[in-house]
Amino acid sequence: MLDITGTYTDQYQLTMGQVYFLKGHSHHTAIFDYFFRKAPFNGGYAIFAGLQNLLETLKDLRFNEKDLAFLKEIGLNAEYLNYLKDFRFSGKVYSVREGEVVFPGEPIIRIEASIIEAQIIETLLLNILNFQTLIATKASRMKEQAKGGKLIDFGLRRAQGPGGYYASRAAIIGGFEATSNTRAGRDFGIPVSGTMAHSFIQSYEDELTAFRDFSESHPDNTVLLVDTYDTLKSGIPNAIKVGKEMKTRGHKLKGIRLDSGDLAYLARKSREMLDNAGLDYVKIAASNQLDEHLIKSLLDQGAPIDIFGVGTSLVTGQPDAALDGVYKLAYFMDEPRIKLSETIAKITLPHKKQVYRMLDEKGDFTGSDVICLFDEENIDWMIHPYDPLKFKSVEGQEKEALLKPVMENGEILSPALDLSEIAKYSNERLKKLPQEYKRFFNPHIYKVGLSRKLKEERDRLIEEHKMK
Ligand SMILES: Nc1ncnc2c1ncn2[C@@H]1O[C@H](COP(=O)(O)OP(=O)(O)OP(=O)(O)O)[C@@H](O)[C@H]1O
Ligand SMILES: O=P(O)(O)OC[C@H]1O[C@H](OP(=O)(O)OP(=O)(O)O)[C@H](O)[C@@H]1O
Ligand SMILES: O=C(O)c1cccnc1
Repeated sequence: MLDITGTYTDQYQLTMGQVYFLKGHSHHTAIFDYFFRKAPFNGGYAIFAGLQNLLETLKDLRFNEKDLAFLKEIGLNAEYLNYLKDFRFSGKVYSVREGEVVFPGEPIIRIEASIIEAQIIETLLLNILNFQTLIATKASRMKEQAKGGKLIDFGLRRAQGPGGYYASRAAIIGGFEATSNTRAGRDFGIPVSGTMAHSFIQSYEDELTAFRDFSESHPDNTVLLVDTYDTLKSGIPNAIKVGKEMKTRGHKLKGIRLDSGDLAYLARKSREMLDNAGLDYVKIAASNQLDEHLIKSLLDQGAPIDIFGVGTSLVTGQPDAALDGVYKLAYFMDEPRIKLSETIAKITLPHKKQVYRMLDEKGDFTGSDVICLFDEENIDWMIHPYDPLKFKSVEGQEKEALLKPVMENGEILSPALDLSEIAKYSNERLKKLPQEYKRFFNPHIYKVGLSRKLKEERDRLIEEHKMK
């Protein structure tokens, strides 16, 4: 895998860093927020993923000799390179929990560090979090549609290069149960799973012998691919023969996989044939360019599919390709900072902030998150970020702070959670989100608003800058 060192960044972070360093600003504390502006896939939410990888990367981030030699070659200043030689990320990170359900516009991570450190890490932070959050969200959308069906990641071969490695991790956070990606299984403790390829069957003179040999070699883990020649005339009848033979040897055929044709029709027919042969325990897996829409459609058609194998659409985040997550300066040298824009939605939120999620009496989400100053106590109103006529009272409501400290002095504060624990947390949180926000088409818009104080501060700064 690509080793993430100091040069895993955009050149401009390093050139800006040189100016901070040479002008003596580099030690001043800056606060940056990570947030995204639009929920992917026209959905109503995103699943935050990648935090653990980010923290591990920050902890070990160094400029090695190769980095320094290259940076010298591209003309960076010798004294600055000397500083980079001893570079460590020594800042604080506040974050929403990995697996959390998050919404557009709210800070998901707050970085407090010297401006030079905070600047240098921007690109890798966005690179890690935008991708894994996109894929975890895609996975979660499929999980919502699969209605208890098992989802397996088949995507490594279709991924944008090594991105597939982290996609497999993010898929688990979003609700997939296993991966065919053996390296991701090794490194992230993901259950690995798989069936067989057409080439295996083609390499034999006949399908039946291929099925037999496989079942003898993997008696507890045989899923037969039945569409190489003719699913209903050859694949399923041969699978039934092998299933019965396995039974006489005290083993159970685990499943069959459909990979072409009308998957709903073939699943129904296959189920019928397997049940009639006394093999009702054999699972039906399906694959072939599946996504959340096709999974929904197949289940709406009554297809008795137990397992969905998904590759391309999962690991490439089709059709969105990227999450638009950004990293914006909110505070520097004891002053709130703002970025103005002609597009009101692109004006940034100044100050060190906190995000509260409003809860009902059962602890479920009410559909409102409030962004406020980090030490604000009595939050009475939440106001639409761009439409001051839209506001509502949140006084006295139960609320939960989402941004918690996860790194201090560049050290990770808590031991890493197992991926399965992160996935479990994500699933529990998604259950607290009312159904209308998870709706497939035109989901209800979850409200992310500003506290009165934060809004006043933002408006004050806008005014101040306009008067300059
Ligand atoms: N019942 C169904 N309802 C909706 N979509 C389906 C159904 N069955 C299959 N599909 C989807 O339709 C697409 C299948 O396309 P197509 O028929 O071109 O390919 P194929 O079945 O792989 O054919 P081939 O035999 O050439 O391999 C896949 O994305 C598949 O998941
Ligand atoms: O369609 P996706 O969602 O991307 O899922 C992965 C696909 O990859 C495999 O096909 P491939 O033709 O590569 O190999 P095979 O011989 O194993 O079917 C598998 O059979 C799926 O159809
Ligand atoms: O195990 C499988 O069936 C598999 C793995 C990767 C891609 N397609 C299928």
